Amino acid sequence: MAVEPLSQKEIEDRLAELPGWSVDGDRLARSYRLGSHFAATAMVVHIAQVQEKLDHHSDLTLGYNTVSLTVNTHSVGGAITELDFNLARKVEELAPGHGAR
Ligand SMILES: C[C@H](O)[C@H](O)[C@H]1CNC2=NC(N)=NC(=O)C2=N1
Repeated sequence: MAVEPLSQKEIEDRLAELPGWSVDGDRLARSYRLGSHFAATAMVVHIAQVQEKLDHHSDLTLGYNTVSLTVNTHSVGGAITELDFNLARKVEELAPGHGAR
């Protein structure tokens, strides 16, 4: 099935299940704070592994003790799709293991 842009309502319903995530312009976004720069770096590597597996990639920013992601789906002109929420859910699953808040 071809991936489709989600409606506003579909986005809001999905965001309700993902505390900490929001829409920033046309992108799904979240920032995490970690215990150290090294912990943040390890989380970036872990996210990169997930992204390669999903073949779906965020703009991923490493700060001193922060990791920030924004993502949309290029193949539908930069709209938010289920692929973006799939990535967000996977990142939420791995975040606690890195002590990310
Ligand atoms: C060829 C490859 O499958 C595509 O370029 C993938 C790779 N990663 C991607 N990532 C994101 N965020 N959107 C895409 O449309 C996308 N497409």
